Amino acid sequence: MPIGIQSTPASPRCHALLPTAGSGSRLGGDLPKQFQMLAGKPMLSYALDAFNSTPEIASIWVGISPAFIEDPILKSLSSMTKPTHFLPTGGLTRQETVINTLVAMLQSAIPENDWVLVHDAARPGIRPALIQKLIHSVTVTGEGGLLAMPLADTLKMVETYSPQDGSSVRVQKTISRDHLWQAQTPQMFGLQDLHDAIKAAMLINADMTDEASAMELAGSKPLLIHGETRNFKVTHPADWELIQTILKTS
Ligand SMILES: Nc1ccn([C@@H]2O[C@H](COP(=O)(O)OP(=O)(O)OP(=O)(O)O)[C@@H](O)[C@H]2O)c(=O)n1
Ligand SMILES: C[C@](O)(CO)[C@H](O)COP(=O)(O)O
Repeated sequence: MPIGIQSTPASPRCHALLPTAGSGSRLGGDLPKQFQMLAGKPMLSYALDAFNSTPEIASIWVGISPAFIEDPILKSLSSMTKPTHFLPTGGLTRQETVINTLVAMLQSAIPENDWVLVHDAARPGIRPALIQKLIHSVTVTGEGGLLAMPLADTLKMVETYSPQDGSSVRVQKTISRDHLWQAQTPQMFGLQDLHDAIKAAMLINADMTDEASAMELAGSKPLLIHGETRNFKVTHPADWELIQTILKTS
């Protein structure tokens, strides 16, 4: 390169990763919940459409169970204008789906310092403005982060736990809710950093129910960015009714 001319490294881009290989057993139904029709389209379409409509997102990667990769339902999803990859990277757990999909992204030559936003297909209430708020906060600081909500209810630790018989559940103690937030998604981290953190956490069988927990184990302190109530995870039948009403009226 001639003296005096310096190449400027391209700024890291943002990519969405949607783990979409769950079975939806708590919701029930003939199909996994992400493929069931919710207010006129499959639940997965809402998250896909939100990322597709977010200008900062360069590409979308969807981790599907191998059993569903040829399913016509995937072809029926709304047309995407961004590069969107449906991959048979679904695993037995959410974190397996995430790590398999991260590996596929790295193998596809996505630069290792690009950002990845991992978002549950089971959170159809996500909106482009909220995705942009997370991207803005994370890129300004250069640190990874996630959407989350401060807890509003009083928390009880129970001394007996018998889900079949609620009457036998008693309070052991009340836990202060100060400093307690509920994690939502998207969760946004550097691609290679997140890959390495999840691999390391898996090696020690760490209890890891989200991406941030893997990054915390690796020594990071992810930023918390205020999410929205409507971005809850659709888990039980009552959640389905609630999100259906919200989506029909917004
Ligand atoms: N092996 C798995 C398990 C979950 N997920 C995804 O992770 C997100 C959050 O999972 P959750 O809804 O809690 O799990 P499900 O397995 O779908 O539901 P359940 O636990 O009720 O069976 C969902 O987008 C789900 O598809 C995944 O990609 N791979
Ligand atoms: C990632 C997550 O949505 C953050 O709240 C949540 O932990 C996923 O829960 P799961 O039931 O373990 O899939």
